[in-house]
Amino acid sequence: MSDLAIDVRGLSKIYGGRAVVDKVDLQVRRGRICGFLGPNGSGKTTTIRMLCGLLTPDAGEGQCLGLDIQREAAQIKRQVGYMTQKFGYYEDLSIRENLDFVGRLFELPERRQRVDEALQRLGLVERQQQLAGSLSGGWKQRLALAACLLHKPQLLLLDEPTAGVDPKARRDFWDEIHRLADQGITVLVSTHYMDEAERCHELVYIAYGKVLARGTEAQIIEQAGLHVWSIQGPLNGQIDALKAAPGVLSVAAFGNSVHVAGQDAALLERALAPLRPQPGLTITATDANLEDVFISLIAQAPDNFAAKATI
Ligand SMILES: Nc1ncnc2c1ncn2[C@@H]1O[C@H](COP(=O)(O)OP(=O)(O)OP(=O)(O)O)[C@@H](O)[C@H]1O
Repeated sequence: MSDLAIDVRGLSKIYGGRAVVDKVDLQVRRGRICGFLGPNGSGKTTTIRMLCGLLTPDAGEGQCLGLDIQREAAQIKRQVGYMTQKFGYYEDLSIRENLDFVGRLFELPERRQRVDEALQRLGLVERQQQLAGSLSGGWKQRLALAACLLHKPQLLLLDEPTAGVDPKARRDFWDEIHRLADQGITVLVSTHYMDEAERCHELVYIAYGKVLARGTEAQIIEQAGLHVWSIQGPLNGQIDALKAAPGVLSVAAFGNSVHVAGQDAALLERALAPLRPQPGLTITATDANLEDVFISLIAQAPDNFAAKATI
């Protein structure tokens, strides 16, 4: 059996003549947590839906859990756990009834026992009779995770599972994800949160349908080759000029400071030169973080909106 839970090459999907997923290669080893990042509309959901057998790729080949993504989509669907971006359970059924319904869909043996285990695992026992529609975001998310674990999948595909969930619930969720990975379950999880990206073993960054970076957090930061300056003090009205300056790839506020990043040290210096003599400003070199890198990558990526697909 392959060491890779996900192993696909050249995965593509075309809508309206435009490649919204464009020759994506993705490999994730079993038991790893891979963060899937990228701006809105970059193709994360479409990729995930092709991986779990819900959408047929227009091009590409490979396997999920050793099953062929083109020919064995039906088996893949039964073996992966897919958590959709939008809450997809019946609001007028209780937590237990929803889980029981999912158990029936999967034709699970010992359904009652599986539901009991899932309730226990996700801390839902006390709320099992509560209607799903009356749950807060964090509890809905737990129900959704419990439901996609019910059939004991070896691969979890989680699409922005923590969107709109409070920090404590997000932390609990990530603790659970790590417990699952420790048991050998592979997780591909899309997120817009940088703190969640830092909790992943490896990351893939996609924009306009193309993978722009992959690796561990440290590798991605190193590959980007960014120089970053941190500016503290009043920058009244000068942010736009900085953003427009040649060589500046990213300008982003972090607490009381503003990070200015670029790959060309000389051009960056030229952009910062007018600020250096200004009183009240402190400008210091700093290390790049993931957000600096991602904003810089998107600044350099060509928009595919007008482009017609060439597959
Ligand atoms: N069924 C469809 N028909 C036409 N275009 C689609 C369809 N589904 C997705 N798209 C387009 O494909 C692109 C990628 O969408 P997708 O939902 O995969 O992005 P995403 O990275 O998941 O975005 P977000 O972070 O906002 O969830 C978008 O431009 C979207 O409008």
